[in-house]
Amino acid sequence: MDYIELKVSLTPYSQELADVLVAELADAGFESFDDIENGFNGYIQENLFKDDIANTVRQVAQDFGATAAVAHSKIVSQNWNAVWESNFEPIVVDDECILLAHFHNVDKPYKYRIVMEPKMAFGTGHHETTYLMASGILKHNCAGKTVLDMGTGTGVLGILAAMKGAKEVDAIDIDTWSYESALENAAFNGVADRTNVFCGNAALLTTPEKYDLVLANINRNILINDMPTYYRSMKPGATIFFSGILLEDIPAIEVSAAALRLKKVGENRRNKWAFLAFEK
Ligand SMILES: C[S@@+](CC[C@H](N)C(=O)[O-])C[C@H]1O[C@@H](n2cnc3c(N)ncnc32)[C@H](O)[C@@H]1O
Repeated sequence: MDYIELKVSLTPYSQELADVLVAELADAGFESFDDIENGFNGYIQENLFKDDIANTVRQVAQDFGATAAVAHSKIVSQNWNAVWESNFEPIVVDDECILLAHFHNVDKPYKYRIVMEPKMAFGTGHHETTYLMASGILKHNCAGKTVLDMGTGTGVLGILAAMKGAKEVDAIDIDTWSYESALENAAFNGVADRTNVFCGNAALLTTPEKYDLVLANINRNILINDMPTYYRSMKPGATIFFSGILLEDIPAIEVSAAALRLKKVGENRRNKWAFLAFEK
């Protein structure tokens, strides 16, 4: 799947305006954001991109007494490796787990060491949400559990759950590059025997009450839309972790979860990103 990168530069720059624009773009379906000098880059699936978003960005900036320079370009799948490699830094989660690429040299031993092969372009904007999800998994008892990793990306969260003793992990991603990446990474990290990787979306969740733990780090709109399907796939008493949520979108996720009678059992925050945990 191809993505559009929207580059937004603000004059004068203000964090408050950048935060408002990021929230606006997340509502419009943008999945991730990278900070750049005086602005940010946003990433959206090409089929969801609408040209007129640039006018919305300019108008919001004008309302703040600022000017926004907006440009967009297509990121073709073949270029993703190079972009990903140039951005990606190792992530150490709670001093217990390190997520790194094969080209990083880190000698320090960690309890969980996950080596990822770069296949995704827009990894850096996800570092906070990946971190929050990994931190939640580290605190959770995964032993003997059946786990769903929805929007698996590189496969990192499912791999960590498997390393922590999960009996079986179903890892699903809508994007074919992510699917291939998750397959490779599960094998490379020695958990392929417990991991089933699928390319698709929530429509693949046809078995009710299958999972003890659901991991869903995607974005607000998809999480809200697909939450009833995730819910059906959870066993009674199962746990669901959400991220990919901006702080201001916490109430919207909570309302959708409450409508399903999911009980909130955890929350964590990192910069502008949130992690929420619920039980069925
Ligand atoms: C924020 S990334 C998360 C990657 C990884 N789980 C992590 O935590 O680092 C979101 C992933 O969800 C995938 N995705 C987007 N829409 C989806 C959908 N409707 N169903 C399944 N996966 C989806 C994207 O392709 C992307 O790989």
